[in-house]
Amino acid sequence: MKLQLAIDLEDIDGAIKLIDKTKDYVDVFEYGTPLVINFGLEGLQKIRKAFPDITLLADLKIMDVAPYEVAQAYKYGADITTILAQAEDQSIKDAIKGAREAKKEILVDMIAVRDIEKRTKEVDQMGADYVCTHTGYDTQDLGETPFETFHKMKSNTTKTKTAVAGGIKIDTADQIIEENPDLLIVGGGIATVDDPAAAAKTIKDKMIAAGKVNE
Ligand SMILES: O=C(CO)[C@H](O)[C@H](O)COP(=O)(O)O
Repeated sequence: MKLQLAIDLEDIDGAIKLIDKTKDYVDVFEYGTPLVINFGLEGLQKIRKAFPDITLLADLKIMDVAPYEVAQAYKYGADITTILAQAEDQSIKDAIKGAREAKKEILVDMIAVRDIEKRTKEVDQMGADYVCTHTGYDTQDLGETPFETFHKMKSNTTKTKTAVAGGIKIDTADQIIEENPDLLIVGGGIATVDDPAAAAKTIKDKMIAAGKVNE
């Protein structure tokens, strides 16, 4: 299991400071969709220049024009980018092809998917690197969590690595670590607390204590 820190609410300098503080505990840094909206891929490139060796995911949430958009994400420094599971099968297949050609990775985000079992089985067969249960901010506000859907998704994958995101905090991390996702994604639970390094360390220590950290 790897720990991904979603950086959503910062500007680029703030993102760089946050990466500096937490890089001993975080495996993957997410250039979040709000950063994509505010600073584009040039912001991603600045972060890549500041940290040549970190693993960077650009959360583009691609819906169409997948060959071009994945290629741009990788060109500007991403190791992984994201496409929505709600996109056309052809778009997801194109995104996977783009990832293979660039020798990079693609994560398929299941946000807003209603039939989790059916779509997970379909995406699993397409050959993406990751499939991710995701409770978005707007439905977190309604009290929703990704825990139940993660369980359904994981039990329908045969070869795709699994990821989970959406409001995970220190006090709910144990519950999801138990389910053994390949990628545990935490945003506000690390980024918006008083001591982000301590929060990242606490969650990483829980993963280690559960014997579920791998490279
Ligand atoms: O992709 C996102 C929002 O669309 C977030 O990055 C993801 O939900 C993780 O952040 P948080 O832990 O704060 O929910």
